[in-house]
Amino acid sequence: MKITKDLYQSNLVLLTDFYQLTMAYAYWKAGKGEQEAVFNLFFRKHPFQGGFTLAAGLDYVVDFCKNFKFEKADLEYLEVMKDQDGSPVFEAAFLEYLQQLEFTCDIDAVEEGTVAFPNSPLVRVRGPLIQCQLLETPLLNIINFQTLIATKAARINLAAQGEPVLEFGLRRAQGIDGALAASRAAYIGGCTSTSNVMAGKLFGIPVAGTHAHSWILSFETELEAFEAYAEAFPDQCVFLVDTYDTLNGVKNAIKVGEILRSKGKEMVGIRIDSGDLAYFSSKARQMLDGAGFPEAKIVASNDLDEHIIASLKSQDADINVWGVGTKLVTAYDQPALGAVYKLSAIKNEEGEWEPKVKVSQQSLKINIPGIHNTKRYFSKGKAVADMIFLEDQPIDTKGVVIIDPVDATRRKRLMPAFYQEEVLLKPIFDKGKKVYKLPTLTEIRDRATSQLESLDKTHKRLVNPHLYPVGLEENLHHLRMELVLKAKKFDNGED
Ligand SMILES: Nc1ncnc2c1ncn2[C@@H]1O[C@H](COP(=O)(O)OP(=O)(O)OP(=O)(O)O)[C@@H](O)[C@H]1O
Ligand SMILES: O=P(O)(O)OC[C@H]1O[C@H](OP(=O)(O)OP(=O)(O)O)[C@H](O)[C@@H]1O
Ligand SMILES: O=C(O)c1cccnc1
Ligand SMILES: [Mg+2]
Repeated sequence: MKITKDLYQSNLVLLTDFYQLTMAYAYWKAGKGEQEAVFNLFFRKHPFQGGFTLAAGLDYVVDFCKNFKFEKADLEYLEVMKDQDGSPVFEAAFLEYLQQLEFTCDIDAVEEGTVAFPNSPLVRVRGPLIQCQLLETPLLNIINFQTLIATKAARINLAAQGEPVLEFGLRRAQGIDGALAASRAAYIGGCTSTSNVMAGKLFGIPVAGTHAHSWILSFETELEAFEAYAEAFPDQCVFLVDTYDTLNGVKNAIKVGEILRSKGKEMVGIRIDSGDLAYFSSKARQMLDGAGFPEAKIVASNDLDEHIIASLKSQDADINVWGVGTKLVTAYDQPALGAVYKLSAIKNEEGEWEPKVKVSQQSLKINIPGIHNTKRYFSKGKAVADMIFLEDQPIDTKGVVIIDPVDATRRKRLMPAFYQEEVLLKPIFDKGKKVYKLPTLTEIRDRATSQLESLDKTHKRLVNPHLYPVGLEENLHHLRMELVLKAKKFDNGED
């Protein structure tokens, strides 16, 4: 088995929950397999109690869909699946149907590196029910994780205020793909490099690093260890100074820095990986400056996250480069995004689209019906509000009212003529054919940077951010209310 990105470029059609396959079978039996439906993938709440989310993972989704095909080995596995009384789960004619199944959906999606908000679709799938259903689990798996990590990385990079953040997470990540996908998403979110060499090879992310305590411990003295490292890497020396006594380690780094200088080389800097990082970085800075090494960088690491980085900044820590592992790649304080995938419309026998809502006790959980999209309004390059609208309804360009999907008393009037606008869902597949040119990872990362710049800083605060306005266009709000009331009446037996 290949454990690389090749994995996504090969056939992963069975990477789904069993119930998607049993539903597919039951749709087929009921003659509903080809009935057209629309599903939306969206999240309900920003992760990390933040005020924004950074979309990521679409590249993997495209690979997945391009390779959506039941092959012989997949069908052989399904063929021998037995239920509790020993009879086959799937009848042969259904497996034949799967064998000839071609991917024919329309997919529209928010581009990677786009700032996203709750309830707006990140991905919209339109196509035969069976195909839409089979895509639910893999799409959620891919988008949930990469979006979560890209968002975490963006928060960490915001806290670092433009200073380089090196991603060091491989050893603590959730398995092999957890590490690879996290390195990719972390780079989208603004990290400068990864320590994960395979992520470098697969995705073209710059690879960087320093050295470990083991290097120091393998020598008699720290000084010898630094000297030997400088021999091997005269142009790339970042000395880890905290193995024995941090400030003495800085003295040794300076000694080797002087040796290097006598050979026409410059040490890059030092790394501190324990203790009070504010105290030691300031002391180290004074020592390095005093010894004539004002350009030497101070790298800090040790269980860092956006909150500790912000705290160190507020303490005027003299840190120039941030090494962040565990808390970034595991999204330590919130291990899942919780995005969902819900049916919002289905075509009836007359060929008309019927919008659908799933009614919930919590208004937060009532989905948005119909075939909808999101428009972002900008003023002087700053995003001012998002409007979720029905694609087949005209929008009054003179003035629109957007209504909060959770609290209908929260409304905002907008005059579209005063703003620039961008429709967020972009066509990715048209009836199974890819119509989207995939951007490079660097382009995605640049998009993330400019998207974050378009967002007011009040929405980017790490704690208690200001809520960015996202509302339903009036027609969509009324449709939703109507459907909810109808469904509730029916439930109450008052039909
Ligand atoms: N000045 C500071 N302000 C806020 N947090 C800090 C500061 N200095 C270090 N930290 C953080 O405090 C935590 C310290 O972790 P811990 O208690 O394990 O100490 P340590 O220095 O790693 O100990 P050890 O020497 O055993 O490795 C880390 O998450 C580190 O990033
Ligand atoms: O702290 P993180 O954000 O995960 O960053 C990666 C950590 O991995 C390395 O050492 P490791 O933690 O393996 O050992 P150590 O703590 O004993 O140095 C490195 O020195 C960092 O401390
Ligand atoms: O290169 C480093 O300094 C590094 C790499 C992985 C984990 N911790 C540190
Ligand atoms: Mg550690």
